[in-house]
Amino acid sequence: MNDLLKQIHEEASVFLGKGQVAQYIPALATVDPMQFGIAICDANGKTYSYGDAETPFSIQSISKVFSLTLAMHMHGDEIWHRVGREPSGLPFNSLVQLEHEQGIPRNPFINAGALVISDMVESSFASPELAVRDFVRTLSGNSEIRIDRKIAESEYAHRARNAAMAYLMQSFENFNNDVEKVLMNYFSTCALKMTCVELAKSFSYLANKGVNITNQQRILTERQTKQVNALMATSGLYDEAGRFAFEVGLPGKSGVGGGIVAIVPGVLSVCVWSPALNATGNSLVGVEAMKILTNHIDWSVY
Ligand SMILES: NC(=O)CC[C@H](N)C(=O)O
Repeated sequence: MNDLLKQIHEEASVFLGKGQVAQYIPALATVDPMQFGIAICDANGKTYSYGDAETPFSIQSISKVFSLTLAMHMHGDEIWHRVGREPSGLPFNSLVQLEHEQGIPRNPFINAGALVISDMVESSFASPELAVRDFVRTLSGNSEIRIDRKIAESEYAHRARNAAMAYLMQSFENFNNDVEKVLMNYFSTCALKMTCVELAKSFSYLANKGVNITNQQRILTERQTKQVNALMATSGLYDEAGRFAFEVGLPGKSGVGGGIVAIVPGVLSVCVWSPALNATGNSLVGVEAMKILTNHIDWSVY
């Protein structure tokens, strides 16, 4: 496995220097784009890694999977009255569908959907951002994981688009809590900093029928696990989800910090990170590395 990761790293490194680090969050715009790490957590909980796999980075939208998991715990199938399960085919921060569809976002992974999920998490916990932080601490086994306040505040200061979505949903009565409070908590969970190794470990429950491989804790039921993986496969990479399914063939979730996590059910969870993004806001090197990985080994859910 170590040789395989080294080979993938070498092959995908030719794409380093292409793409652009996220500019719309000023605190992310200064990250060194040449970093690149990869980590795998296998079915026995053993981890393998190569490159910058122990460098913490801003997980951004990867956090939407953790928030969704917590909301599924607390609210069960009720969630699906307030958010859909269809791919949007549009950029993650698009507003256009939201008015047409009466304030019901297409899925939990576009920003509007994640904001509704954050609103649900807000209703369930006294300190929602700490609930998500503590959840990833348990999942990864690292009690030092923290929120980068500078990044969260930088995003809050530039919140106009996300605020517009949240207020629009409030106007359709699909928002229960104070919008500004939910926005701050949403940005704080996006600003969690984790490494590739920690993310590969944290996602092991999605590769293991809902049970965290490291501590054998049940996180989701088998049915819910299947549902989260299906949503990741159809919507995890926004308007690149179709191409990712076609070329990689795994459920995946990306973030504008440059991380991508993917699941091979029953086999492993993998995380790649390289900060420069392609035009759809997904890690350019990360997508290439996932393609190389699945070309080397015939892993696909299709
Ligand atoms: N795709 C992403 O990672 C987007 C998350 C980012 N926090 C935002 O709301 O814009």
